[in-house]
Amino acid sequence: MSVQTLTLPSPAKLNLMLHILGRREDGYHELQTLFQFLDYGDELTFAVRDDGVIKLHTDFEGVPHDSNLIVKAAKKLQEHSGCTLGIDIWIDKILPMGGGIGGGSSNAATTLLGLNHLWQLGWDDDRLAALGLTLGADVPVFVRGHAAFAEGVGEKLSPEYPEEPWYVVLVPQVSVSTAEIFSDPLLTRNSPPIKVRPVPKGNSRNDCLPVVARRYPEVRNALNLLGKFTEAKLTGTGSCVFGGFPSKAEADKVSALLTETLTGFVAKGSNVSMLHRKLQSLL
Ligand SMILES: C[C@](O)(CO)[C@H](O)COP(=O)(O)OP(=O)(O)OC[C@H]1O[C@@H](n2ccc(N)nc2=O)[C@H](O)[C@@H]1O
Ligand SMILES: Nc1ncnc2c1ncn2[C@@H]1O[C@H](COP(=O)(O)OP(=O)(O)OP(=O)(O)O)[C@@H](O)[C@H]1O
Repeated sequence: MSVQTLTLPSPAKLNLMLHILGRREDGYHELQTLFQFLDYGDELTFAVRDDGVIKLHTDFEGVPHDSNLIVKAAKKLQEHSGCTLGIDIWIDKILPMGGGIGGGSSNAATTLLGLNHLWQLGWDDDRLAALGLTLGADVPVFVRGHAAFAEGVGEKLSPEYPEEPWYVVLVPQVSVSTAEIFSDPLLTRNSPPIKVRPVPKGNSRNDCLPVVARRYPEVRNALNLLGKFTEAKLTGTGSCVFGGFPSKAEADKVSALLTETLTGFVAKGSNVSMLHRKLQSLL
């Protein structure tokens, strides 16, 4: 008998560095970025239905059902595969939206991989990643599930093996619009391309940081506070700010001090996504 229900993790990501090399004719930006996953994220539960209906049962504030990336991913996969089955979906959402830790993209990728499994489509990662890219620039890395150096608009991926520290992640209570940051005239768009791998030390900056810090005092504050303990960085276009520590004990200590006034969490960096570890265990 085939499996009819499945619960899968949907991890967050960090951009350990992010350089903007230029702007394309279509307005999208050429980037170089290093992605790593966190062992921290949402959890999605799927149950197959035989009437072809796709239904997300969890409400999202401010996101209509059909605009949710989970529903969009499921519909696209159904359409492109010609599958006649449907799906009921529930999510335990803990990742902040607009935090630069990729929650929406990760949810879309977990949906693609979960449904590929439950609907027994047999699609390979290349095909799922290509479909994922039509949903968002960050979806492919979540589909592939390995820490990666990304180029292009984020879709050209090569596996990387950065250290896996414990991170303190601060979540300033502001939602940063990615489109807004990328259209800021003050954004630096001329970083020289890095041509050697792994990324040489001294390249950990995020070119979005000056623009985000200028616009959002809450992000500035988080960077200043975490910066007293370690190098404090911005992930994606923010708002989340993070810093690495060699042990959980040290990360917990700093987190306890900072989360008296700020929201945040501690999580381990991981080069293999917890989604893929779970899927492996099912085989
Ligand atoms: C900055 C990153 O977070 C790095 O991980 C991502 O590249 C952003 O990925 P995302 O949130 O999935 O972004 P998308 O939904 O594809 O794009 C949102 C908006 O950001 C701008 N955008 C995004 C990616 C990119 N390489 N150049 C851009 O200029 C575009 O205006 C786009 O309309
Ligand atoms: N399942 C979903 N989870 C989160 N956001 C979603 C989802 N579906 C649609 N969205 C929309 O996408 C927007 C961006 O959400 P997301 O959590 O991916 O941002 P982010 O963490 O800044 O991502 P990124 O790092 O990829 O820019 C949200 O503000 C919301 O309107």
